[in-house]
Amino acid sequence: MNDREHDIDGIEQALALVNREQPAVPAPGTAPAAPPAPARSPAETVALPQPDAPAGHTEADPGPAPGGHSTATPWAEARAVAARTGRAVPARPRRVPLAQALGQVLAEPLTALTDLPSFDTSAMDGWAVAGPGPWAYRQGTGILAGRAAPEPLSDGEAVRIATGARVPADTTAVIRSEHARADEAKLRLHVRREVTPGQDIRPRGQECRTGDRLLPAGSVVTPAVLGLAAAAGYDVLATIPRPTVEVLVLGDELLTEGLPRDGMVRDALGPLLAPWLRALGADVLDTRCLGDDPQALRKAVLGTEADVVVTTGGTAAGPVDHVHPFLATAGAELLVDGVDVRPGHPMLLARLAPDTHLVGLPGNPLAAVSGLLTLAEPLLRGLAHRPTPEPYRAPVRDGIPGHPVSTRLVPVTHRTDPRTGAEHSVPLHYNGPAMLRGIAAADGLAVVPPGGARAGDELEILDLPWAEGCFT
Ligand SMILES: Nc1nc2c(c(=O)[nH]1)N[C@H]1C(S)=C(S)[C@@H](COP(=O)(O)OP(=O)(O)OC[C@H]3O[C@@H](n4cnc5c(N)ncnc54)[C@H](O)[C@@H]3O)O[C@H]1N2
Ligand code: MOO
Repeated sequence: MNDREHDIDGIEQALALVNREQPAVPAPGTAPAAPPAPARSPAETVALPQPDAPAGHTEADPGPAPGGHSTATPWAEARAVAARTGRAVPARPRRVPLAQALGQVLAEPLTALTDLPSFDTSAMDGWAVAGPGPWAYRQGTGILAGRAAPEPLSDGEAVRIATGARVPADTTAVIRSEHARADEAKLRLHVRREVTPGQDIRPRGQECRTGDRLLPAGSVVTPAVLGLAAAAGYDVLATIPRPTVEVLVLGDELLTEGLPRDGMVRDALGPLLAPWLRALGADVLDTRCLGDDPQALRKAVLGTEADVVVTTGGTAAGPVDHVHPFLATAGAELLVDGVDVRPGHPMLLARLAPDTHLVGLPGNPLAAVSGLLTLAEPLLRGLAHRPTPEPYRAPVRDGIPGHPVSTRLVPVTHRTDPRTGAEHSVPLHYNGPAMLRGIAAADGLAVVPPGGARAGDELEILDLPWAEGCFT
């Protein structure tokens, strides 16, 4: 098998129908020690057992609520609460030089400070002419870009002109150099084709007039917006700064390098969260691993300078799950305490101070991703006062089993139906709460309603931010 075939097979392994019967969940401790063998054929892949249910309870059995609380917030409501919470924090707009505005959000509409173009401009290198030809011209370089107003043209006159130069008053057209023939001896200009009045002139104000609204408040400053702002006369922009985030990774069992050993596992969330949060529009101040030390957690959260603290792990009710007890003693207001979503149901959102919030992500890695998209993304969007994007929906190729009462988030990849050419989403295998293999091959997460979806159903898709964002 060559490398390319091997790659395709690797992706196909992650791709699988998830509408097959769910496998029996092995009792704790009886799960096969060896991972599924690599490089199987797609047909074999479909038949693979699906190691995608959290140990201890199945998708059909929601299990006990973490921390003993029973009132989980419905998924859509949790997202709305997070967005509202962010928007309720007053924005702190400031004026920054263009070079510092990238990735921030416009606090005011971008209004043209000038006409664009601000003068009638030649769109081509060639000749500015007045009236019908042939035309008389004078020797010389003619009119160059960046020069002050040239002399008006008289009828029957032509002058050489460069792209971007001001067109003289009374010019009727610009003729591209390759469409004209200059008789050097007689200083006469002849045209090789018909001349249309106004051709190759960009009239003043063609793109906008002074005062025109170019972009609404809330637009993200992209490289293209920086260019437009500069063209429209801006040196500084009023922007809402990117919210700041500090990531606190909890768990004594986590290793930051090397192979898992002695019951310890590699920290998968430290490396994942900072770039993901940046792609969601945050500035990540720091990522720290705190172990399972309640004092360290307390000190770090109460001492944070970030707008948002994101914790991972410790959200459930285990002996070293310190997040709930800490929030209770810190007098934090729990805005969302558990969400009706699989994976990720123990996620939480708390207000620590009027302008400081904490998002508690569950420790299981895909559950943490679920919390990131359910709570952190709308909270950061609200804090940055970015508009809510239109939900994006796509048909799913395969049926997806649902949870009886909770929403499921299932990694999917976008594919083109080879028969019809239509786009559809294909649910990925390895979508269990502790797994990242599916999401690493995914283009998005399908929002599967309670009860599940049938093949062809249109589901909301949460896009992964790398398609639209930068990682810096
Ligand atoms: N009695 C109950 N136990 C659990 C419930 C429940 O409802 N009742 N919910 C389960 C679910 S669902 C989840 S999700 C987890 C959430 O637990 P925590 O947020 O407290 O997370 P931990 O216990 O610290 O870790 C869970 C799991 O994830 C691994 N982990 C943690 N951090 C990382 C990391 N940075 N990188 C990689 N893996 C990580 C950790 O080793 C555990 O295996 O609770 C269930 N329990
Ligand atoms: O199912 Mo938990 O919610 O593993 O995330």
